[in-house]
Amino acid sequence: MMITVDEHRARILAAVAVTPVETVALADAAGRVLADDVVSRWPVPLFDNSGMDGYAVRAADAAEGAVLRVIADVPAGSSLDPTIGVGEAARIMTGAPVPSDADAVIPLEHTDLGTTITTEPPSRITVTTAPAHGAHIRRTGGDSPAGAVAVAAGTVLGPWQLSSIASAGYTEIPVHRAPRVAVISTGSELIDPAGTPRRGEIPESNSVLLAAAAAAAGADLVTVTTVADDEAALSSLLDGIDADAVILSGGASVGAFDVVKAVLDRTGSIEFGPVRMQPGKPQGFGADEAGRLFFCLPGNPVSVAVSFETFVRPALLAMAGRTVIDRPRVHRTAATSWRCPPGRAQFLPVLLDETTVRPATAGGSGSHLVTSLAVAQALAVIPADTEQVVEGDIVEVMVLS
Ligand SMILES: Nc1nc2c(c(=O)[nH]1)N[C@H]1C(S)=C(S)[C@@H](COP(=O)(O)OP(=O)(O)OC[C@H]3O[C@@H](n4cnc5c(N)ncnc54)[C@H](O)[C@@H]3O)O[C@H]1N2
Ligand code: MOO
Repeated sequence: MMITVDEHRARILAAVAVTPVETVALADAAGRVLADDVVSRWPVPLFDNSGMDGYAVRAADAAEGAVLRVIADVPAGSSLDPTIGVGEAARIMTGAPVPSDADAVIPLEHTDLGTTITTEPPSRITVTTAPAHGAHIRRTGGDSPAGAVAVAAGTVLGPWQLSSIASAGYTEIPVHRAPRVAVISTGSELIDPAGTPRRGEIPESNSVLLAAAAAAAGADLVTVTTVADDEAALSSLLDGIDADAVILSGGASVGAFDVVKAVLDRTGSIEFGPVRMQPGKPQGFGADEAGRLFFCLPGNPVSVAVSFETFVRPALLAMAGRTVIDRPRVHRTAATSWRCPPGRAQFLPVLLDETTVRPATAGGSGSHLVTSLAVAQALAVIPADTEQVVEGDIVEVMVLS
């Protein structure tokens, strides 16, 4: 029985378990999902510090025209806390701790000496613009207090979040482990792309696509390999794989040599059956007794690309602890008309501009049209009950980058 794309996807997502937590260095944490709240070890900023290169003063002494004696120099990193008496100032650099006696910073530009800077501070300055009370002092905890959640559990860590975590006082953090993924292309017709194909042979491209796509989705690739249409060879290869997910391509349909189906059908919960989509109709999915998830994708290259986007990528992201698992979708006006397969949702490689969408190649959504992948920017997603897209129709598009 044909099931819908949504039904197959729901079955997959129901089987996904989030990976265990491991502690990693910040340098290795980009793209991972934070497993616990990161609580700041201190207030941010840590101490009252200057927001400008200038002079720390008592605001009451620093009226326009006042002459102040410069009695200290406080560069960033200095632990000095010079006493500032009446009529006195300390030269201070951006980020340096503001002396306890000061209640304002005058930027260099607001003094008679301007931004001309010397190694030694000047002995005196004349104020040309009076500072407001508290001017240019970045207060202790003004960004967040000690003990505040700097980055919440569940956050996908990018460069900005990692910098916040470092500021909160950590070099290592708990994150969900990257899903360990094996990619296996099956087919006796497959040869190394650099080889010379004999009649019937073709260059193997699916493992290249799947490995790059899985890595881009944050997976850790444990195996990327090709195996002939040989049940014993595939079985022994699978026996040796320690992975959270195994992505196979080819041999999923009804052909005489469809070894993936022959080896895996009804192993654990793995089931094969057609899904109402084009390309990508023959699909197999399930878990074996060891808990490994098997994605058995049809061998045609465009079917592999579409199946990965529709089923595998969301599953890998969910495994890694992500909650946003889908590509963004936009709507565009069809710039031309095209036919759709009856009774199957169509996933068509397309080109986009600001307002319109058109098929990436003249060939439409044929699952063997591998060159359409090279130019496609997105996949148009046309519902199963649509027989034809007519120029001017509004079309839903899954954006790939
Ligand atoms: N009688 C039927 N025949 C087919 C049906 C069907 O329902 N009844 N479904 C068709 C559909 S739809 C698809 S899709 C394919 C899927 O077949 P398989 O998953 O068994 O895939 P293969 O036959 O192994 O390969 C299909 C095609 O793709 C090429 N291929 C395979 N692996 C690679 C690779 N790693 N790199 C590059 N190209 C690859 C392979 O040479 C074939 O041309 O079945 C239809 N048939
Ligand atoms: O479903 Mo197949 O992937 O159309 O060629």
